Amino acid sequence: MSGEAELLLELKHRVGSCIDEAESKLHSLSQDIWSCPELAYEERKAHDKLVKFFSQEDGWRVDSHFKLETAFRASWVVGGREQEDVVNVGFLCEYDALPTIGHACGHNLIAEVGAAAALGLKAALETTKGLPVRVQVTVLGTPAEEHGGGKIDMLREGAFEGLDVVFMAHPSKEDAVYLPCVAEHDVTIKYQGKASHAASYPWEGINALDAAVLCYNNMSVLRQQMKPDWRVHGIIKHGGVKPNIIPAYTELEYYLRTLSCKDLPVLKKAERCFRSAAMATSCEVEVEFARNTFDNILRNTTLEELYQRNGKALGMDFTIDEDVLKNESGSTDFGNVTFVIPGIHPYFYIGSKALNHTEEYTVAAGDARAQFFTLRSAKALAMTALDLLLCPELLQRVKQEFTEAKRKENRI
Ligand SMILES: NCCCC[C@H](NC(=O)CCN)C(=O)O
Repeated sequence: MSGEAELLLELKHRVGSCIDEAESKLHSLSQDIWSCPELAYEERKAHDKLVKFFSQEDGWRVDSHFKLETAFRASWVVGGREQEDVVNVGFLCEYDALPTIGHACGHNLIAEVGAAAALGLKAALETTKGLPVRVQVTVLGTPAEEHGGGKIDMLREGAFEGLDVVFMAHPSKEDAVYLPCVAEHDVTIKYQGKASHAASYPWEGINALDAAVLCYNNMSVLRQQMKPDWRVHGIIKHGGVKPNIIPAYTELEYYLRTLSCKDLPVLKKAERCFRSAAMATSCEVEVEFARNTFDNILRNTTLEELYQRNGKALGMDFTIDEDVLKNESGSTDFGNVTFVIPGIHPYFYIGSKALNHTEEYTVAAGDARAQFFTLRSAKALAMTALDLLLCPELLQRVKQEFTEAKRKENRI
């Protein structure tokens, strides 16, 4: 084995042992976040926990409330000479929860993975003499993945500037280096009608619930004309207050998803469904498109292969089930990040076959059994970062692939 290969192996061991040593404080971090679920943009306690966590670690510069109230940044620099360009490696922490069912997507574990990987990488790098490059390890706390898209806000604010590569990992029911993450746009539809006694003077009323029901049915009819990989799904958030009051106000929320943003003109068709329901019922309608559009994930197979190799060495069992690998796994604001900086968003098993966004998954995300798998994923991410830092040609390859993929998507 060459000297370089030996050093890399030794540093990977150091990543593993540092993360194992920090096991108990990392577990407390994700438990604290899990036991106090907070919604998008309101993750104040999680923000404070993570800021305190990094402030108590040696050497990190911590910026609380970084660009968004509940976002943060922690960074640490090592090696090379002051004036040299820095290779800046980012790990992302998510920590928002879902309404009523808490951490049913396991974002408490995403926060733990980001923190653990950053600690592991730092521990390995600080023992290394003569690093070929100056390195910055950056942790970004990115709020509001489940609603709104905090990473998109942060990209707009320049929070990702200077990063060369970004890593995060998402809990799931299996290990997978990539699952199709699609583009998404959200819409809120509000119908205004007129209340009246539903039995005494129904002719005086304008029924906003009828508009909502027609809207829902129009969208179901539209589904027949959609491509098989498109997804539209909605809920009625307000449907009236009492059967004997003709509903004066109703509200729906729809998520519209397509493989990439190119197909999002489905929005125009959907808008006709929303507006025609208002016309048929004489209601007023307001159609509010969300501020942010979630992009699909731009893949980087160089990063994926490195992560997979490290994951396998740690005992991960990556799924080969084609149904799983081809099936959509929803959307993420990390997609937008991958069009600006090369990155990966692998999925990791947490010791349960429960499905994300269910109460069973909330239980699994808070279970101590998830810890081994969560820390294993963090190790694989930090080891992948080490591969790039010790072999600058690999980082070059990652960047080249990124540029080519963007060109193919006409995004340059
Ligand atoms: N509509 C706001 C975004 C919802 C994002 C959510 N994300 C996940 O489930 C993470 C796994 N990709 C979703 O896809 O519904």
